[in-house]
Amino acid sequence: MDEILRVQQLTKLLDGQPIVQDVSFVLYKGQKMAIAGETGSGKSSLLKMITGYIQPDSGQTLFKNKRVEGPLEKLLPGHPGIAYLSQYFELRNNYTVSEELSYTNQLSDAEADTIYHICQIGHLLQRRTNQLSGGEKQRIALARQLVKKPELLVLDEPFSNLDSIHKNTIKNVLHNITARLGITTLLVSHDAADVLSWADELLLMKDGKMIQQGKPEQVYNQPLNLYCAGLLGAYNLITNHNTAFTQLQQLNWLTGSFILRPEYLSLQLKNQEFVVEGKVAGILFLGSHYLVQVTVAGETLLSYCMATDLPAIGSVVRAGFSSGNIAFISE
Ligand SMILES: Nc1ncnc2c1ncn2[C@@H]1O[C@H](COP(=O)(O)OP(=O)(O)OP(=O)(O)O)[C@@H](O)[C@H]1O
Repeated sequence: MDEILRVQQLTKLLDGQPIVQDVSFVLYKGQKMAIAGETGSGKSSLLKMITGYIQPDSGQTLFKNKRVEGPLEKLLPGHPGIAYLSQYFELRNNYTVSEELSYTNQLSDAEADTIYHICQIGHLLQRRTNQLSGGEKQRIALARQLVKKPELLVLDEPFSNLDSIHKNTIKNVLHNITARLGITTLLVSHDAADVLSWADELLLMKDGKMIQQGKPEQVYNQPLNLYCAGLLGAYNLITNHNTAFTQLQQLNWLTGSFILRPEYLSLQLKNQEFVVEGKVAGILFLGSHYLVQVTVAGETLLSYCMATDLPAIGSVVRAGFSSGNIAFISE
């Protein structure tokens, strides 16, 4: 695979304290990479350094083997070939969408039509920029970046403030940008759940540091610690001191803490290695499935259930799991 971006030990200080610290990774041509992390973990600052909008205090970014210059080194910040869409983009007022796009367009009519089709904005071209919904504005701002013919698209929180229908539309648009246009994409999101289905590589940040990198499935199933586990969804934490499991003699091999995702704690017992008995204390409706809270020896365990398998509140159930589905974590 061809390398397009190499981030090397990027660091940014604010009042002497690092807000981004020693971040390094490589992005390959055609990749869909997502960076997720809690609010304030340094994601936006990292993106701005990568795209040349803020000056790193140390480290550098190589785009196609050439160093990206910071705003202190050139008149107009930014880097040709990299299109950056900020979380706080603005469209110019009192222009039609078509006029707004023609301002940055470097494509033939046919190529531009393809972008409008992919971004699902063909029907909006004659509208004024103040006559658009948030989701429509988002897709137009994205098209405005794409008509610059970038090789790398960098997006800050493209899903924020969108309802689930518009989120899915944007996810489709982003998928097609890679599949049909071959543009490499790097995006950040505070909600990792939003990028699990889209990204082919996921990086997690905390306190300015990159703490885990891998395929979304791998990071979801084998999170490094509780922070990484929690960013990607609900979990049960099982420790030596967890009274729910002290009755399990087989768990003597347990030397550390591990997590078990609720979908792997099954109330439909089929060949699970470890089984405990408990009482259903609560049931939460989550749309496609339910979250069942099972009390075992004073501890609450979480299990996902489909509507067809739902136990009654107060009923006694047996909950089981297999060692292949647990993930040991560092504290
Ligand atoms: N211009 C600034 N002035 C003061 N503090 C800043 C500035 N920019 C960022 N920070 C601080 O740097 C840290 C990282 O901010 P950053 O916006 O990069 O995080 P983030 O992960 O993108 O957050 P969010 O998900 O809320 O956008 C935060 O503690 C923030 O308060």
